[in-house]
Amino acid sequence: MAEEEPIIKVRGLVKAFGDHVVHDGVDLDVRRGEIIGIVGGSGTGKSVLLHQIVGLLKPDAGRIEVFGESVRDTSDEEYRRLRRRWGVMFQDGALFSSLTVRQNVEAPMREQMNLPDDLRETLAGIKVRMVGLPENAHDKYPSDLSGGMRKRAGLARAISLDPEIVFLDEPTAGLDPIGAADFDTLIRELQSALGLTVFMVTHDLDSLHAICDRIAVLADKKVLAVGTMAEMLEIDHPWVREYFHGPRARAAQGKPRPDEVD
Ligand SMILES: Nc1ncnc2c1ncn2[C@@H]1O[C@H](COP(=O)(O)OP(=O)(O)OP(=O)(O)O)[C@@H](O)[C@H]1O
Repeated sequence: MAEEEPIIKVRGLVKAFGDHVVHDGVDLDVRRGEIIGIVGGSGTGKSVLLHQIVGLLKPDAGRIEVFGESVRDTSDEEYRRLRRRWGVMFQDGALFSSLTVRQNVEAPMREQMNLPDDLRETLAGIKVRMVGLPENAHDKYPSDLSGGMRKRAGLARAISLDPEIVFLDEPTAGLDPIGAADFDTLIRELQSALGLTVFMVTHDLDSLHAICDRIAVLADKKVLAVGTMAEMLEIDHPWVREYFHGPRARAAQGKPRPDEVD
């Protein structure tokens, strides 16, 4: 059987800021329904790659297709249609501080859908419940929430339009290990329940072990390798070796995956 077209296809991506070249020939395929973790040293351009894929930054050269369509060479109307099919959770949650959690989740719906107020509120409430936030959090402002709850609110907003792809920029950064593990479990559960594809920039080795189907390594301005954790352990490259074989990696290897826990 022919292999399914990748849901995200990046070819020959080049991106520089002034004379600082961040990407020089990045290629990447993301498969529908997978959780792919994007790793790499600090400043290797993981967030810049995410921002280019979702059309917030313009590449200098190369091509990016999502759902088989170019993100760049397209009309505003077509880009808006594409954008409705993915959700993004930025590094700090990027919630509107003047809106409550539910209003934050309603914001993309207001922008993109023409719904009666009560239906929109009900739908937003469902999303907030789906990410495990308690009833009393719905009408709170972001500043009244813990870091973990803010992340959940950011995730609720990312899924507000029933996307096919969710982009997560360091979702577990800043969480304590238990909070991070809970968040990993939530991502896996939502991915499986909603059939999502998850593109996740992360530094978190526990997340890579626990929930990622494949890992892509950014190094030397390119995607150096893509594969399973077992495949990463075989790669002979200084950064990859240090990252995947270091003491933190050994600690992460000993932990069970969420689907292995009763
Ligand atoms: N708008 C911008 N203008 C100039 N330089 C930028 C801009 N955005 C990113 N950069 C630079 O591009 C490089 C890659 O940034 P990026 O944030 O993608 O790294 P990263 O791999 O996500 O790093 P980290 O793991 O530290 O978050 C960095 O050197 C950063 O300073």
